[in-house]
Amino acid sequence: MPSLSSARYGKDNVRVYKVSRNADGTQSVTEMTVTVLLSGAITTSYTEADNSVVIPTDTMKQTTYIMAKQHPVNPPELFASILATHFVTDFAHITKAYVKVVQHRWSRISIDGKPHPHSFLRDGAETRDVEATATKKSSETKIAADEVELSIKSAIAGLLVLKSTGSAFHGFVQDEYTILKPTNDRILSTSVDAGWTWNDIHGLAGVEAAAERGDFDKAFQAAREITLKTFAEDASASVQATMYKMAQLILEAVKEVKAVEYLLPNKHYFEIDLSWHKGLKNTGPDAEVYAPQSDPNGLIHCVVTRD
Ligand SMILES: O=c1[nH]c(=O)c2[nH]c(=O)[nH]c2[nH]1
Repeated sequence: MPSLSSARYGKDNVRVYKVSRNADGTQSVTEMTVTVLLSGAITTSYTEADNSVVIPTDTMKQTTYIMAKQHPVNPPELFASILATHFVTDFAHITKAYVKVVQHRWSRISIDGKPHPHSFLRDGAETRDVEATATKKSSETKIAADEVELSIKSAIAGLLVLKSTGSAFHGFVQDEYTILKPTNDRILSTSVDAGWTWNDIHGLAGVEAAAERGDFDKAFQAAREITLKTFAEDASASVQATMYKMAQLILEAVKEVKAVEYLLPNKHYFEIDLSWHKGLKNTGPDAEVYAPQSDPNGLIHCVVTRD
């Protein structure tokens, strides 16, 4: 007999924009894309066509809009926790709610050196991401918001960086399939995905307190600054070695997180031999014109945790 071994469902790509009209006449904006996935006592909706346990995914979208209207959307860790907690507290049969918030950049435009009160630009594809999972221990019960276990992961995604020197790669395994030449000087480029997992938080009140202290925003700034500074300043021996340094520094700087994860594509730039044209020198120390590669790319991953 086959059986349903895992099931969750929800709404993906819910796009939400919220403006806040500040007392000083300026406006601030937040744009995000939200995912909601629910699990719990929903098996019969799959196995017996029983829709009595199905909260429509349309309702999840409407709930997202209403929560965005009634609650702060910043920091995204708080909004994701509010939304996830709602689903496990309002519905007895929902035991786990996963909410992902992807916050898109809208940076204030400066005109003649002055920040404009209500105009913004998309200065990069980088996003600030949060995944919040709200869990209650037993199913089929209604519980209060302060009984919900919240696990939160924050991240920077799609931060595209390049350094034109200061990166080497040598000493690697050589076998009969190896053509790659060791190098002391190469281009290093990657699109940074960096995530940090917070210590588990018991109840929404804990998330609210952390938000109030500015913990989430401070961690994001620290992770971004550490990533950029280490990328720029490290005499890189490899993507692996550089990303490990970044992760260690974030763990040192942000005491409330228990793990840091990096996923870095190695975006290759190939030298081009142009000697066929009048003996032009364009390799090794003479390399100036390169061919950026869109694929394939290296893909390097690590998770670093505290002892
Ligand atoms: O930093 C690197 N790590 C690798 O594992 C690797 N493999 C490769 O071909 N180039 C690189 N660069």
